[in-house]
Amino acid sequence: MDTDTTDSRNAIAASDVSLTYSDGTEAVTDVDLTVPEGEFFGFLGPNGAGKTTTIKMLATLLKPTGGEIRVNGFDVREQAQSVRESIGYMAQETSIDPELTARENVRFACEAYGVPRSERGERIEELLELADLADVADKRADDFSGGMKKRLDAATALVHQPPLVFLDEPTTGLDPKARNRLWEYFRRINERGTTIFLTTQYLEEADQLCERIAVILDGEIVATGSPAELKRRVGGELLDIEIDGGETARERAAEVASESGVFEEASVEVTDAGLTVTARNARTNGTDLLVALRDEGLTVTGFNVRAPTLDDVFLAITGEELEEPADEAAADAGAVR
Ligand SMILES: Nc1ncnc2c1ncn2[C@@H]1O[C@H](COP(=O)(O)OP(=O)(O)OP(=O)(O)O)[C@@H](O)[C@H]1O
Repeated sequence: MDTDTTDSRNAIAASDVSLTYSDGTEAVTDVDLTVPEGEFFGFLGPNGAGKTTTIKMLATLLKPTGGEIRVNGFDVREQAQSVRESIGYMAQETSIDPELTARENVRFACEAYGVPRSERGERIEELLELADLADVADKRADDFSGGMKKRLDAATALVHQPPLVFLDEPTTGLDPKARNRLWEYFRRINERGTTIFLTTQYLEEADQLCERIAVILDGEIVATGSPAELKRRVGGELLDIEIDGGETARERAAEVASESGVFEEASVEVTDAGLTVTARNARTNGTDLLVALRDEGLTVTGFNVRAPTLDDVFLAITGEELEEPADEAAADAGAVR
């Protein structure tokens, strides 16, 4: 297998990548992505932003209509087979067989990926252990909770020990507890040296797990950086103020905040409860604003200063809030645990 040594330290190097579906939908436009080996990388965006289309191009399941992609040093068009052998891919829909036990599912994946017979036994036990499924290894996957099925699915994607694994929205629909266990599992995989490319609609997931994040919106990457860098771009801390007296009072309060001169370069937004001021000196000068509001005859019923979250980042970048999918705790009903 020929690899391009210039890309040998990048698990993914994609430039100017586009994909237009046959019906004319421009799903991905001019995407540039570089993911170094060993990184836990997050690809964040709302429904229909282009996450799955991108991951499928990286995993050779879709051919880009423009641009260049190298994965583990291999060209996705010219060396698709080598790319496939060097990656794991966990799709949104699980690929496990519910009629088989956890151990049988992993064994089946070992056979499908051509893991040498002599290595299978040890590999299967190691993966079941890693996925925290060793004590239910001989139970049918059909009886598993949504989270357990996802952990098993991820285990089957790892049987050939790929240096890079793609996880496409692995925790969508899981309750917070199941999501947490899956996060632990992904961390363990990454700590063993596996590069992870994860797509998610959950800001908190990206924040908790990823060293670096790219935000995709309408097929274009609109921001890239570590969670901390992206938060710094919001430009300071946030002061949430609750105001009594309805919309008129809230809008008047926002005017006072904008015109008061209390903050340098503040951005002021009217919220359902009052207003949010984003400013570098929000913490130190916040009380001056409270005094100015009181002098205007406005009633402040509460206030809080906080560091920006990725929600604030998303709002600042896109002008809209990221609507996260609802949890489906029911997915875990009737589970083994
Ligand atoms: N086979 C297809 N043919 C035509 N358009 C498609 C096809 N698959 C996806 N699209 C469109 O391409 C765009 C990107 O879809 P994609 O599935 O990549 O987004 P996504 O970010 O993964 O969304 P989700 O979170 O819903 O999985 C959307 O407008 C979608 O409707």
